[in-house]
Amino acid sequence: MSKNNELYVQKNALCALKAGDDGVKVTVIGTGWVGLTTAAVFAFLGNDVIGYDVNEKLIEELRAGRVPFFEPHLEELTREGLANRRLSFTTDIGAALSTAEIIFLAVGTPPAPDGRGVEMSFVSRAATVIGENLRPGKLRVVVNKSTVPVGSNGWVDSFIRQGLAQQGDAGPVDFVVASNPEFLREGSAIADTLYPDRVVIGATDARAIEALTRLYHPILTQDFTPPSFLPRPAGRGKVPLVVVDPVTAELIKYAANAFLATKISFINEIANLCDFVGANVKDVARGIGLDHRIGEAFLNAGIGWGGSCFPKDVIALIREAEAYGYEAKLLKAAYEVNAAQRFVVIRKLQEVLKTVRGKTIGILGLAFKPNTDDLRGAPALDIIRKLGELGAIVRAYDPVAMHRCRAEVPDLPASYANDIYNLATGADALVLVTEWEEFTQANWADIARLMRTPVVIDGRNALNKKYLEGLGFVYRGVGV
Ligand SMILES: NC(=O)c1ccc[n+]([C@@H]2O[C@H](COP(=O)([O-])OP(=O)(O)OC[C@H]3O[C@@H](n4cnc5c(N)ncnc54)[C@H](O)[C@@H]3O)[C@@H](O)[C@H]2O)c1
Ligand SMILES: O=c1ccn([C@@H]2O[C@H](COP(=O)(O)OP(=O)(O)O[C@H]3O[C@H](CO)[C@@H](O)[C@H](O)[C@H]3O)[C@@H](O)[C@H]2O)c(=O)[nH]1
Repeated sequence: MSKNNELYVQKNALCALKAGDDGVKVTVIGTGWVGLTTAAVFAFLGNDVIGYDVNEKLIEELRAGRVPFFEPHLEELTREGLANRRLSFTTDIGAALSTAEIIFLAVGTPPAPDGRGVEMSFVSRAATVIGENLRPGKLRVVVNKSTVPVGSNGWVDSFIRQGLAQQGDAGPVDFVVASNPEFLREGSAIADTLYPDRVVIGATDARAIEALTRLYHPILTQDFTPPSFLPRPAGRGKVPLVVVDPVTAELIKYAANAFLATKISFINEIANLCDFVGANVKDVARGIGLDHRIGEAFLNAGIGWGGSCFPKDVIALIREAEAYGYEAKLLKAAYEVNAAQRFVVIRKLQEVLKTVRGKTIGILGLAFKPNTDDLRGAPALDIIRKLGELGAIVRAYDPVAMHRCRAEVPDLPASYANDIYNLATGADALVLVTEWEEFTQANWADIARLMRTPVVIDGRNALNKKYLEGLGFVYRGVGV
């Protein structure tokens, strides 16, 4: 779509489509991190939202107002939606689709088992089931929010058609597929959804663009009363709407993640260099980040990126390029730098302790970042396994992720502590892996007294080096 067309659509859509009091009838397929956040936020904004998932236990929990993963404020918002009947959950696809005007697809797209591509079976299954259950009637806009390889929009369309074909002669079903990539971060999912930097719509059909613009109207104009627990950030104005074709929207999502991941790998490379030359990477990051062309965000050096998205999405983009015979050299380098970076803390432990064999090492944090219990791609898991291989006695503590870790990674060579002080007791060294506030705000004087030797390796450069050294700690950060 040309820029002029884009502006035309935006202007008209925003003027004409202020959401009515009735709101929009929305169905969300897949109620994990993205789907549930989407459902709860659109219900909060006055729409009627049904969340559908194949996981019966999850739906049972959600119906009872319990969110079985840790995401700040999501449970509160879910309960509010249930209480005012704007939000409901079902495992019955027919019921989920019967009134829907907009159907979001928010199922997982994890790495394929061979590690070489994207596992698309959840998307294809969901799209087929939608086709099998759509009935003739008003237009349905099927919106893909899952992160998918470029071209998947047409692919989703074809699976819906396959599903429709299964119905036999059910009459004409009017639907259109659009792309609406999601940029929320775990740990701040609600805030990122209510106050996004932009909304991207990938569609060529004007009806789909209209419907989505209507739904997003309160967010685009910031015309809603913020929830009491999440005030609107100061200075937050209107949110830009980017309307593009579906292929471009799909690539925007991968490119955003790849850029951010590359930015972190870049600063980590500089941090490693800082360790050699004696410079301080925090000051370097500030010195370059103040240049508005660079920006200060995502320049925190340390053990690098993990999570459910960056690793899989960078690989997916590399593979996508390969499929076209193009070698994405920069992305490959960003990935390689990151893969090695998490083990920097082990090298530093070995420098200070000489060997880790037989030493008790306390791991501060298991989740891939603070404010989540998500362990997908978490550096802590690789670090713990490597320490185990090297003969260390590993103990770990995380404020919220231990329960999930016990269940999901039962073979992890680590025991668990009750809190940071328990973890410190008798330890030869602590390694900060996840910068939870509980760790940065802890009483480090007490911790020093509890440890066998007060050594701290700060994998996130989140602690106060001078202060800790004043307490007698041997402190090692990454490039500081
Ligand atoms: N987690 C994030 O921070 C984030 C942010 C932006 C985009 N994304 C993308 O959004 C998508 C979803 O990610 P997530 O983290 O929410 O995943 P998730 O694993 O937390 O949730 C996916 C849900 O889909 C359900 N599901 C699977 N197949 C289904 C089907 N056929 N019908 C109905 N439900 C089905 C699963 O039971 C699960 O509850 C992925 O493509 C991901 O890359 C994730
Ligand atoms: O300066 C930084 C910033 C982040 N990280 C690490 O990078 C990873 C990812 O962090 P973050 O981006 O905050 O979390 P995610 O929830 O994985 O969110 C990313 O992935 C999502 C899924 O695609 C996107 O929607 C978001 O926009 C994108 O930020 C984590 O391991 C962080 O510790 C750093 O090492 N240094």
